[in-house]
Amino acid sequence: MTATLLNVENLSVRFPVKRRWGQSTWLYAVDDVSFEVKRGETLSIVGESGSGKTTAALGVARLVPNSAGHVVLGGEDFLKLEGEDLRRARAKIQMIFQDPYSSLNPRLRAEAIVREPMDSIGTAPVEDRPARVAELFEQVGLRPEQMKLFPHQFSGGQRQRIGIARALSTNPELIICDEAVSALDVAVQAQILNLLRRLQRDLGLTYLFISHDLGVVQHMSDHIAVMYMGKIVEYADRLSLFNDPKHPYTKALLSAVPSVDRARKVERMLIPGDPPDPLNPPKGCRFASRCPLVEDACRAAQPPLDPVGNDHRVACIKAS
Ligand SMILES: Nc1ncnc2c1ncn2[C@@H]1O[C@H](COP(=O)(O)OP(=O)(O)OP(=O)(O)O)[C@@H](O)[C@H]1O
Repeated sequence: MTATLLNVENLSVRFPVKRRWGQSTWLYAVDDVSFEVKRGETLSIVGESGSGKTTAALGVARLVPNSAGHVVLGGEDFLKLEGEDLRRARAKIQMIFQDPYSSLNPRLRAEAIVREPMDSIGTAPVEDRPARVAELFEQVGLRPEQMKLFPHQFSGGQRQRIGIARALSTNPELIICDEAVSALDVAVQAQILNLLRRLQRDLGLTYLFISHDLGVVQHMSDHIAVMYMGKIVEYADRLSLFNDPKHPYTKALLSAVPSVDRARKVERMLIPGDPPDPLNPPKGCRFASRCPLVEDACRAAQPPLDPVGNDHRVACIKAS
């Protein structure tokens, strides 16, 4: 059995928000979420816009304040580390961002962008860093002479390759890909996804893959967590999730993907209405107001994420 690399337990992330009349309150973008990622595998987090995917990723990478819970990587709780221990642990978790246009410093040459995490975290002796940068360029399919260029001299796909080389520079164990191909056109998406898979195989990387695109997720994942309003509503291995979804929200999400539709011959379901106000979430199931199967008990209490099979958990009292 594959060992767990990342164990996220009861992670919550909240943002302070101003209400009318100057009062402030908290918005729980991620609310008591737990999941694990096995070494060498990809866990994807999917869900509609605003479900909390990016905030969960930033919480795991410790890039947002006001997080609570545990992010245990290789036995250490990343959220509890300080000082030198934190700096050392930062090398193990790197992130690739959505927008290859805004995530690279336009004033730095590509080689400096790729080298920067090594300099700030202190991985690799100083004299070895230029050779390491050259090696990383080759690994991501860029030419050595491109090291001297600035970000605006690259295409979107090439920029994302620089972002990947930068993320690899500290020899991380976990890479968080936040909508890493969403800003690219379809042909370039496929190239970058293939590169990510090859690097995973060659370097034994573990990915936490954030995406709203189920076609991409189907291609990349070993396991999938479905988020709705800050909660995980279903977690399963890829085949179970796509072939035997249990949560009404997952079923609706899958039916909205044309390619998945064709394969599974399901009728397209529309999700009626909008999600509830995130500042005032309902007491019971958060999907209740939009669910075709809702009954009184759904509104009374939040359903726990219970096992429904091997490696398959669902938070729904009506799940079948
Ligand atoms: N800095 C912030 N301040 C206040 N609220 C925020 C902040 N960032 C996110 N939120 C809120 O947190 C919730 C989750 O947002 P998040 O961006 O994590 O969702 P998402 O699933 O990644 O959506 P998208 O795909 O659109 O990025 C949303 O209600 C959003 O409005």
